[in-house]
Amino acid sequence: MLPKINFTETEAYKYLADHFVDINQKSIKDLFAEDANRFTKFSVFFEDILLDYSKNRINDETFALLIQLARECKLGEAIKAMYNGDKINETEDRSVLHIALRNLSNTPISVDGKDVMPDVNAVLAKMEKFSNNIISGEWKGYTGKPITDIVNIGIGGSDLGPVMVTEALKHYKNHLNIHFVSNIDGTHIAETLAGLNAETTLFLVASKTFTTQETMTNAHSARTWFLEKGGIEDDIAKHFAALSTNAKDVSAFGIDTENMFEFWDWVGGRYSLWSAIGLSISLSIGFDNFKELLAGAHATDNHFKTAEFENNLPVILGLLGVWYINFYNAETQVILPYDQYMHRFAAYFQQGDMESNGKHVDRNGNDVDYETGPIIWGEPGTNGQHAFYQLIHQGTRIIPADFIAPAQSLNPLGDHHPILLSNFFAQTEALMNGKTEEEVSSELKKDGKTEEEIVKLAPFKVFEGNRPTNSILLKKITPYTLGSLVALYEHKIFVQGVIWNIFSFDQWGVELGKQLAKKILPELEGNGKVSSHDSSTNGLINQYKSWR
Ligand SMILES: O=P(O)(O)OC[C@H]1O[C@H](O)[C@H](O)[C@@H](O)[C@@H]1O
Repeated sequence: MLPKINFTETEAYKYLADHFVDINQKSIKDLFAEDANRFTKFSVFFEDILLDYSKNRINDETFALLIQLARECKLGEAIKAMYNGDKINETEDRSVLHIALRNLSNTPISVDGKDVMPDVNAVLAKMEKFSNNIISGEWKGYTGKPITDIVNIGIGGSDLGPVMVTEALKHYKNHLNIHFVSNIDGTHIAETLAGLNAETTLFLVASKTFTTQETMTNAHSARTWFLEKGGIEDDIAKHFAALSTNAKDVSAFGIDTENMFEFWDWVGGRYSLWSAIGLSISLSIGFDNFKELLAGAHATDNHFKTAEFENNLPVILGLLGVWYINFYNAETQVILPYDQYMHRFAAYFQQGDMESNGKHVDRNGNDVDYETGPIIWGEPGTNGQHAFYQLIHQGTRIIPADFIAPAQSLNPLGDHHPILLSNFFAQTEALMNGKTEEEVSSELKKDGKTEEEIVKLAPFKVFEGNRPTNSILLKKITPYTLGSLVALYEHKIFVQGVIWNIFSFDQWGVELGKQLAKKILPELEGNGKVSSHDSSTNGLINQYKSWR
């Protein structure tokens, strides 16, 4: 079981609260001026990943106190509990073992006294065989043609992970075309199917529960399309596979359980890309590359489990987040990958982080009196620079930012990559140093402005600076390094959940809307006026009925 400690009652928290008042007098720029070793001190390597966290509002004392906070909150025990297979997802009475899915060391991991590794390995072997058969063209569709297009039908964790990874690793992809359908809006599946040939299309119905309304509706529409296009019931086995924990509903849908790739209730949806849910990844980049992804994540898992907190990347990132959220009242965390392939990375961790730590009740069942999960957002650089960076530089809010970039481009074209990275480095420098009134005035003077013009313009051109950033520099985006990076962010979420004393692995907050939608759906039938809700909901439903 997880320790249940209110972090605001720890010694470290009290010291941090006092220390906050002191350190807040200084800017990050001052802290650099005070300490020539700052970069060496506040940066850490993990294999081919460098985390530079020196451009933060911290000094030695802050860092030591944050580490003390982690110790007082018994983070070490919590990590052990997860790796041991303890049922740390207490509200669902489940273990949390995405680490087992990538446990390539194959050390036994038990749930209810049973080692899960043989089952994990069996599914991986099945995925390997299946991927090889599809990619090689050995697997034939109902008219004897090889598969050319894969359509993954899933939503949330059964969509975002595979989308993010197949995009991030597009450079490594083979000839198969991979499509993703998630939205219940008929447009999504209609637009996807429009260009496809049923004879050469394989559908992966990806759903942990196999009951999710969006996915099941889309899957039924795909089935109808397939049958309309000339396939018959008996051909479904060649064109539909299921990725699920629910064998009963998979066969009720008409998918041969031979074509079912299983996973287990100890895999959270938003942590499932490493499981059978990753089949679209394995099909897109080949099983060997998928295994590399797992290997990279496994390396991070070992790092998280064994590295001292002081050198432990997920611990450091997690604690820095707590520092800003709980002491500086930062409301959001922006993730800025300077890599076009990683364009869905922030969206992926929007679910990963916000669904995990968006909770206001602690592990004792009490309302918390502190902030928990931040709002996660972001877009790839440099696009963001020309859109929303204005607010990060000169807005009223503090927005901690993670900058991520590979040192080596997968498309080394002319000067593109040095230009891209010069922007990365410049932005973190600008956010830290800002621009003083003096600097602004002398620039304006050089531009030939009059004294009067300078006085008028200067306030708008000043940058306060002192805006915190983490820089994550990777040698290169490979399946391995991406796996490591994703696992790093996953464990960061875990660290914060432990400090905040919340349950990070349930998601009750998504249920209410689903329940109400089920109640409203039958009310949308017929033209009768609806009056069972508040006046706003009634008004909207009735207007919809009159306009449709
Ligand atoms: O994989 P499924 O069971 O279809 O679930 C898909 C998604 O929907 C749920 O509502 C949860 O919010 C997500 O955590 C989950 O990933």
